[in-house]
Amino acid sequence: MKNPLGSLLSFLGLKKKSPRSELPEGFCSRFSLAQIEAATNNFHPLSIIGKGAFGTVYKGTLHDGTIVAIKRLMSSSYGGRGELKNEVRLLCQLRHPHLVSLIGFCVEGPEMVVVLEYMSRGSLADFLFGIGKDHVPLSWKHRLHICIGAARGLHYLLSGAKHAVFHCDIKSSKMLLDEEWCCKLSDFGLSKLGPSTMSSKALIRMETRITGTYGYMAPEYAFLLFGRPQYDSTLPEEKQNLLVWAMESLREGTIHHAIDPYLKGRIAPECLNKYLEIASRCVHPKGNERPAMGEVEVTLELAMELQGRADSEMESIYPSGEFMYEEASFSAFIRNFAGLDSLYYSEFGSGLSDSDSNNVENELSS
Ligand SMILES: Nc1ncnc2c1ncn2[C@@H]1O[C@H](COP(=O)(O)OP(=O)(O)OP(=O)(O)O)[C@@H](O)[C@H]1O
Repeated sequence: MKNPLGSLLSFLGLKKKSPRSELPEGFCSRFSLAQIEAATNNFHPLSIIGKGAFGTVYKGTLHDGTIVAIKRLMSSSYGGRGELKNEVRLLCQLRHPHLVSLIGFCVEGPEMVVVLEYMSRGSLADFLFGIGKDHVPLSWKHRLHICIGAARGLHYLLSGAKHAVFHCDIKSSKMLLDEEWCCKLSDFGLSKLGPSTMSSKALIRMETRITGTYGYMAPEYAFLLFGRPQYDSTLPEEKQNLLVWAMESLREGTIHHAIDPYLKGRIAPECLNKYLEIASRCVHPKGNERPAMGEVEVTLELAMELQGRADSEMESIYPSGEFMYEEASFSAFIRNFAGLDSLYYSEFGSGLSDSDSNNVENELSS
């Protein structure tokens, strides 16, 4: 039986580490290779549920019947070993309903394996781009529910844990869905810890600078509404970059043509206004003009409430449930916002000026 205090001390770097204590036993289970092989039927190809750059993911069943996802590092992946260890070290300290839970790990000889909570509906990317076996178009409410879950997970990472955690690789393939369509963030191999206290403005600037992502997961919000990837080279040039095209369509009042056809007539105008308002603020070219993650979360929840209220009103008029919403006329805020020079949005840089970057450096070193 491991001593949890010893594990905690060595994990925090306060105790000399032996090679075996490189990973934080005591915070999660350490499995033997035999247990992992038994769980995956010897890594049977039929147990494979996905593949990433660093290895293969299997569906497995532990001896107590728990169904889990088992991520096995490819033996040739040296960089992946560091990432998987980073993921274990970070995930074992984080617990939240919108983060995929770490169950344990196995390090034996060349084998390195991470055991994670199983997310039965796979990734959001699988769904949006029709990769999943049982692909069905997602309803607007499901999509909003997913956005809210992702926003809650990110909000927790940035301000709910002792140190801010910068995921650094947020995209739809890292957003996994459980049976109830609850969205949980996964894959913390590239994540970085920030200082323990940071203002929300500094967090926004830091997130942008460290991750290089443009407006948190704004492209993912756009995916959900438009049902297409951020870049699509098969489309005419003016439509290839989703954010540029969306801003242009908003400015010209033609956004309804850009929305995923499956969603046409199903989004209440007041809900769409709220959603576009927050999504467009998230992609503001200046990092310090973007909303804090808490505000994103609350605004998406409000959008969901507006949709719910509008649906109830419509259902009282059309009990059969067969109704279509009129096209939204957009609020002055959105029209003005989209009126910004859309060329801004073709520059997917950090959005930080030199003085912004210096401020962030100062904040981190203080
Ligand atoms: N916990 C899980 N539950 C269910 N399926 C999972 C789980 N983790 C990963 N998967 C599946 O395995 C696939 C590969 O996951 P993985 O994290 O290895 O790579 P990725 O995020 O798709 O890509 P990369 O790591 O190369 O950027 C995912 O897209 C998903 O379909």
